[in-house]
Amino acid sequence: MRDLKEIREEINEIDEKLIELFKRRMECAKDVGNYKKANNIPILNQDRENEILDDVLVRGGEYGYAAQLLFSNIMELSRALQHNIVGSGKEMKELIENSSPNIPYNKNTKVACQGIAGANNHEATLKIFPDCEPQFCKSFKDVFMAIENGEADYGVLPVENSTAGSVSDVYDLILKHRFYIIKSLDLPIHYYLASIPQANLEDIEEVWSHPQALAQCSDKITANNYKTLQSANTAVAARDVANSKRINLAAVCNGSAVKEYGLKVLAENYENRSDNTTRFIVISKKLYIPENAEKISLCFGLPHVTGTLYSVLCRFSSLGLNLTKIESRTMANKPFEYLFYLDFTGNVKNDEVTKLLCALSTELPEFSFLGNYEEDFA
Ligand SMILES: C=C(O[C@@H]1C=C(C(=O)O)C=C[C@H]1O)C(=O)O
Repeated sequence: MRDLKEIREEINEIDEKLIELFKRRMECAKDVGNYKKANNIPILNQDRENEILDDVLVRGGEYGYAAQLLFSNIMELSRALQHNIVGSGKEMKELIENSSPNIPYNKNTKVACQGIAGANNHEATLKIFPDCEPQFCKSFKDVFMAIENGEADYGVLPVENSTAGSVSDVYDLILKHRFYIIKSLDLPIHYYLASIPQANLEDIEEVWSHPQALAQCSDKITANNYKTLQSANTAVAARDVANSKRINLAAVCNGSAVKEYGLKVLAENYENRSDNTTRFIVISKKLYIPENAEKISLCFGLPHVTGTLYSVLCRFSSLGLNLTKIESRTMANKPFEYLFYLDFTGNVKNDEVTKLLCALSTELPEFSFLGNYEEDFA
């Protein structure tokens, strides 16, 4: 067996050559970039890349697939360099440069949220925009429509719960409308089991609430064998239980709904997990990027090329930006074709990040930059 020190010396020698060859290849890519700029030729040439990858697979022998992975990354970097030279994604750059850092707000600002008084959405809205009179909408879709029609300046929406997971309907609407996300808030959510004042815990047979709340409280609901019924939201459940006058009925709702609809608390902290938290976002037609923005959201479709998602993720991680969320949703009318929604840590004030977004905006189908915003914790 060879001595470790000796093997490492050989590796060092090889690496020295590899880095020189890599630099030479990047210089060629630079020349190609200048040629493409002068002749107005697109950066990506998929046929040429496929040819190289096919060749590498064969030549790589037992390391063929590993060699393909290496080369697809090298070509990704080569294209990134060329995008820089050509100045791709001008619109993206202008969009970011023209965004304002301050989110305008006073008590007449129109903020839309789904539900009725006392719903979690209402609570989140008041935390983000204190003193506002929310415009209550029937559905999440109506919140998006209110922004679309200019009836509201901002919309507050739940996107994810720590126990029950993503609110998929909201992600579908984000991908459809592509408004900007300008803020997020993580709100701890605690639930009560609440009934009309005449009822007692032993009387309860049936529980009403929003499906997300029923999922977040599923442990106790299942243990008690309660029948469940889905409501439009937790506050609607509270209101309907109050109006029903039935003593065998309870709602799973928050403290504001208990007060709002004069219910009696039968049990507190009804959620499965004491750290139950829901993440809300604020959407807007106009882009605002606060100075201390720390989260970047974007979405795109994937071209039918092996490894694209992987190479996109690599590009972010090479800048030290971490992926914190990924959602894939099927495209409308295109079964088994997906749109991806992603969150990364980072701020577009970093020039390299803007360059990356500019490059991706020209390379990926259906690409949208959805925002760069602060994450608040209540
Ligand atoms: C360098 C070029 O641009 C891109 C990058 C490639 C590479 O790094 O080998 C190949 C094809 C193009 O997608 C080129 O067109 O040759």
